[in-house]
Amino acid sequence: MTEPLLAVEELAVTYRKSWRSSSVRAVDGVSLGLNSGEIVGVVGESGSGKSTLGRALLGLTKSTAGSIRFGGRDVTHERAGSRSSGRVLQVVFQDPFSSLNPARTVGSILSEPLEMHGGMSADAANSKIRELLLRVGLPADAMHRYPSAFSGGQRQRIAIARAISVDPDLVICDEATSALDVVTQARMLELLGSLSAERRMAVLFIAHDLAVVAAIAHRVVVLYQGRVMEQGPCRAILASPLHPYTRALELSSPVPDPAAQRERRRRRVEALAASTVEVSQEVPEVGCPFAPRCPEAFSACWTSRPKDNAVGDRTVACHLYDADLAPNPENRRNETA
Ligand SMILES: Nc1ncnc2c1ncn2[C@@H]1O[C@H](COP(=O)(O)OP(=O)(O)OP(=O)(O)O)[C@@H](O)[C@H]1O
Repeated sequence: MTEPLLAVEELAVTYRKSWRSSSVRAVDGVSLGLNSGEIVGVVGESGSGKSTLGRALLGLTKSTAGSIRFGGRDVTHERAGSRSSGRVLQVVFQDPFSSLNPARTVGSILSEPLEMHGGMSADAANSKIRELLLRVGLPADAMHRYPSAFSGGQRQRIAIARAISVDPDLVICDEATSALDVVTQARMLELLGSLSAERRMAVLFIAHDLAVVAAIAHRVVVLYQGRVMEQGPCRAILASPLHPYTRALELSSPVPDPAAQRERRRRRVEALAASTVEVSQEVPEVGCPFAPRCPEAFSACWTSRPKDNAVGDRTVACHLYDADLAPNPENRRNETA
């Protein structure tokens, strides 16, 4: 079997604010793989570790354990900009207002990576910039204007043009569409999807809304407190989320119909009802981090860390799917059949 383009094994990132404060395990044993041309979504609530994971993959944040292999090479301890892998990694951040230098024209912003990576002549760079602008849906004369002349959606198109200018193998999009209105967001997802398909470019798409991720990703990784709760094909997870946390997350995506939205809110409250198990500690050190909010938690959830249980073509880190621990494994098997 060939190695995936990106192979992440048991990655951990721990932050320590000062020597006196306790540490935060922002990423806690995350494993995932990404093939060329594949779009993988990373989804989770605020604080679940999505951005830290993205930053660690980019070499902007130091990992404390585990490994990152990119293009067949171990890049775990290499910083951004000094990666020895011959493969190209680019990023699109959430805020197109701060990620584009306001003092430079769009042409100058786009020519920088071309000069750094490609060593192009000015003429060749100019025609490549025109081509890139047209590809992302902007007029060629946009190159003479400054970022302030564009709307949020147009600026994000410029950021995407900058990312794809060097023909990356992988683009990490960190909440790249979250600041945009629904219609602009949908257009941006469509653009990213078609760019990925035509260039065999892999995309790691980080977002907090499962429905947004589902609109673009082939597979999805659900994070909670730095751990992978569920991972598998996007369509299957959206149609029948198995982990109690994924179910609650699915109910957080807004729907247009107010009555349906009210009903989803009610079901979400139920899905996040506190555990009925009597416990002394708040967040279990050794058990499942979701146990305190999980209405289905049982004693094992507080005492042992769930393993990645294979359920069809996905994995679910929940004792309810562990044949040796679940109170009613037969019921679960019927539920997932
Ligand atoms: N530089 C830092 N120093 C200390 N703790 C940090 C730092 N950056 C993030 N954290 C903590 O790490 C955890 C994960 O944060 P992270 O920003 O990766 O989550 P996220 O899922 O991207 O959240 P959001 O969607 O709000 O951006 C949080 O508890 C956060 O408070």
